[in-house]
Amino acid sequence: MSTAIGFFKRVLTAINPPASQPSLDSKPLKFGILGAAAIAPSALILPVRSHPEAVVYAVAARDASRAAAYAKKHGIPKAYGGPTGYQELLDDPEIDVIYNPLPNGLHYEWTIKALQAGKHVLLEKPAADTAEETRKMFDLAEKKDLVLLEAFHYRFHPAIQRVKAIIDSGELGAIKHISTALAIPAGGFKSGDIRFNHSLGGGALMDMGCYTLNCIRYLSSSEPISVISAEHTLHTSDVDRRTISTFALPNNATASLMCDLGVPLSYGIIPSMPQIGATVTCEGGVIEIYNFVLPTIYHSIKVTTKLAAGKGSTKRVEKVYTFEEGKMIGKGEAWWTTYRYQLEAFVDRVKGRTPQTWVDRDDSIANMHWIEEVYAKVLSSSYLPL
Ligand SMILES: NC(=O)C1=CN([C@@H]2O[C@H](COP(=O)(O)OP(=O)(O)OC[C@H]3O[C@@H](n4cnc5c(N)ncnc54)[C@H](OP(=O)(O)O)[C@@H]3O)[C@@H](O)[C@H]2O)C=CC1
Ligand SMILES: O=C1OC[C@@H](O)[C@H](O)[C@H]1O
Repeated sequence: MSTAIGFFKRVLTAINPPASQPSLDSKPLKFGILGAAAIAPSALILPVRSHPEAVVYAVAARDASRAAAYAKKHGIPKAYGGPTGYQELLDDPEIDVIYNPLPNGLHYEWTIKALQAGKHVLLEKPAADTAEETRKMFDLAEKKDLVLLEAFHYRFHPAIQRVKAIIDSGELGAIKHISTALAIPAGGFKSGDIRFNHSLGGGALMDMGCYTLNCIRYLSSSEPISVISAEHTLHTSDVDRRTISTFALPNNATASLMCDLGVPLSYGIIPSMPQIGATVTCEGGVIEIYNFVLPTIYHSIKVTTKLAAGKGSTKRVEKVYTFEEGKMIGKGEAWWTTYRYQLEAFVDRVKGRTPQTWVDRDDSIANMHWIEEVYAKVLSSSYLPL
């Protein structure tokens, strides 16, 4: 559905989804949220409304009145607050799943505590500060037979899956280069934002670069061989506002990423257009997706296929809001956001069903590994021998 009416219908339903009746056959999972986080309404609270097997049961915040106000605003029955609020949430026997949208630097500590308390965890991206921390979290989840998922929500949407299916079909031939970008104009985040705080795991590569890197690894179905180059534009001496990096991929292919938490305004007044795309150049053509991160609002998939020498090329544009539109199999509605698709998969997994897609432990560990490698490359490139 790609018309203007389709756009309004999709977006309005996405922000005001129809409420589902709780399932009578399967006990709904009770979610608890760690922190009165800005992202939780989009990533969990709204998606839960239309899922018959999920409810948001409790929230915890460091400040009791903040927890209570957040709970009231979002219709959450229980609020935990104060210095012991997070642990009280984890200890609540009613709760099945913890959603962890704390600042990146706290992901590891509180995911380990949640798993120790016997809860499944839906963990915000990036998984942790390091690959080693990520490995430890997944080891514990496996040991305790609990579900742990790094919330790379875009992977659950049919749009990016369609892009991968076209690449994998061989229609465009072998991949030569993948470029991914996520950049927003200056002013999107205030200077006190968690993203600009090194001790909380901030930085453009951690926040946005984790998607661009994940997208390269996903679309290429491979791990990079090496980081060829990496460069930061710093926000402060220990936080990258922007990172660009290039990679060697198997089969002589290459990749590049760019992420930026605040592209400066041109002439001090003109904001840049957000960059939220991926382009895959193959031997026989090019596939470009615009807006792989929030495709429900709008996205386009442009496929250009080279014809025989001297005969030009053919072009087509696809919009894939449902698996059906993408000639794939899976549940969903055009208005389902990436987060709603993700919730479907998460609940399926906890309930012992096979999810349509999954982001597994090796994927999360490898993504953190390459984030670390990019940071290391910047450090080693800045070394100037005397
Ligand atoms: N999937 C997605 O699309 C998105 C994911 N994210 C991810 O979600 C996470 C949270 O992002 P966002 O919601 O924007 O973050 P917020 O700035 O809203 O912070 C989240 C919570 O962190 C808690 N917190 C705990 N300790 C600290 C501290 N020392 N300083 C500041 N906050 C603290 C606060 O909890 P309290 O209420 O207890 O004070 C706050 O509510 C990040 O990991 C981010 O990468 C973010 C945006 C989009
Ligand atoms: O989806 C997103 O877009 C904006 C980012 O800063 C955020 O953390 C990310 O998850």
